[in-house]
Amino acid sequence: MTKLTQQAAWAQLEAQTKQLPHMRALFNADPKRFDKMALSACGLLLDYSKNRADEQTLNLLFDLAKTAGLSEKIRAMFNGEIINNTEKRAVLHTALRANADEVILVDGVNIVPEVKQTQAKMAKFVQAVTSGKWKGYTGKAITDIVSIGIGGSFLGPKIVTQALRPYWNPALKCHFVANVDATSLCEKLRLVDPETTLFVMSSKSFGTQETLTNTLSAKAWFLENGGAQADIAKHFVAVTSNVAKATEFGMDADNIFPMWDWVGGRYSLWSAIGLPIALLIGMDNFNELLAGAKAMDKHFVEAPLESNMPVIMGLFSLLYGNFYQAQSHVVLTYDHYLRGLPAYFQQLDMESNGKSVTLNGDKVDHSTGPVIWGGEGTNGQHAYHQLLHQGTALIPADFILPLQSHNPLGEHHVQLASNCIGQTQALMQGRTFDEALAELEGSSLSQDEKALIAKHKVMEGNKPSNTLLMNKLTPETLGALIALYEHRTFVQGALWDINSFDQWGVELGKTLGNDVLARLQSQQEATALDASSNALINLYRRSTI
Ligand SMILES: O=P(O)(O)OC[C@H]1O[C@H](O)[C@H](O)[C@@H](O)[C@@H]1O
Repeated sequence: MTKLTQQAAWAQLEAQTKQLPHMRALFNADPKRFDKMALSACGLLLDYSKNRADEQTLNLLFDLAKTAGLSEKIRAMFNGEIINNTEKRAVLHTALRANADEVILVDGVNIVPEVKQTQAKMAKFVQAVTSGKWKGYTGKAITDIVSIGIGGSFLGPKIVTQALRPYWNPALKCHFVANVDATSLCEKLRLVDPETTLFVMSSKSFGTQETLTNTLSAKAWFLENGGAQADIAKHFVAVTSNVAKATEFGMDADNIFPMWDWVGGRYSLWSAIGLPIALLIGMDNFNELLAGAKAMDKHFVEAPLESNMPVIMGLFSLLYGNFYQAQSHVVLTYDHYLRGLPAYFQQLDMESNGKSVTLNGDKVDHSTGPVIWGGEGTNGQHAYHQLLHQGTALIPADFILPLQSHNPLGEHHVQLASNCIGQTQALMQGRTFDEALAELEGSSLSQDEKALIAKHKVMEGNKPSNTLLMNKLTPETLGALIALYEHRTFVQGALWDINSFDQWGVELGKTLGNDVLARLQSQQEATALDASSNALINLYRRSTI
């Protein structure tokens, strides 16, 4: 297959992007631009008209996708082909959202029945805990969940639970512990009572240092505060693909919820890793979350590239990274419940597409995944939006806004919406020197002063953004939204021909961390490493600078 950068569409895009008019002009020239560049699917509306693109740009991007075999690559993922070539694994988080009658084969075995069995086990467990049938060691019902996990075994459940706060069972609270810093665990343990607390330990590998250490300390706390060894099974459950290791660790076999190596950590909230979500919002709502994601899967597989939401979003991100040297992408959620989503998309995208060799190991000759960051609107408008408007870097933005609030109160929501839409408008149109000068008309400043201030007020505009609307934030719309970003990440990785599903950089950090741990705990001075690492280790060993 021809390299991406050697495709005809690549060279044409390079030329075309240089002569594309300012977005203001594009809007002025075509009053129907929104109608042509907005799309609805799965309860979401994507307005992509405020992007640096005309019809020709879009056609070239779709050409690029076709020549890169995007549709075939999408099918390969859904069919369970071994697309994670370095770990020799299928990539089937989509199977977690499958209908019971679907057949998805891994090594010749249909995996859907296993998925459904685990969901049935989750449903039974959720019912037992939330009905009060599941009792702690003194006969009381569970009131608090402490979820212990890190990376993909943490952020998905945390962010989704936070986003779906209006759907919580009022009798339950959930606390998330990820960091190996004991402060994280200790602060949470101060809030809970061992008699009524259930620990959910989530680790796909059952080998992650932070999670094992936190679980051992939680277990010790439980035993020191009234619980006995025989009570452990009433208070500790595990989610893992390494059932043998969990059993060896002392987890009761009935309390282990399986997952599989064909689910990547950062794609795993749909599996039993989502148990804390299901406990808080109930299994029916958890199923709605899956249904929303399933609807987006169907759209991604079936819609033509030209009206395919994840494809369009992925292509725009590629456009800005590869043709406008954009190095970051900001996600701005205009909903307090969605305040954690930028961090979730950051993990999803940066761990997936932070790669620099193609599938066959060649160094890429173009940029790959950008830095993903963001926060909740309107807060950022009073801080970092300054750089979006007037900084030198081009930072494409996604604005996410539910049209109805879960907390309608006076004019709050209409003000929130006005800020969201106003920001997209300001980024797109900017402010010319003449407009800035006209705004200063009538002030007491001299002409020279006016001209100076006007120069500082100029905003180039032409800053791209997508706006995503939904009627209301529900489990279903959230499921569709998260699956949209999963597939958007896939589209970029597929076009760049990189493996979006391994994470060797993260693995190296783990290995070196273990080596340093041994040196920190050693009686001997560290001398074998570089001068900086030796010195830092020795200072830590002495416990003083
Ligand atoms: O679920 P675990 O096996 O404990 O792994 C937790 C996390 O560990 C690593 O850092 C991986 O890079 C993540 O993708 C993973 O989610």
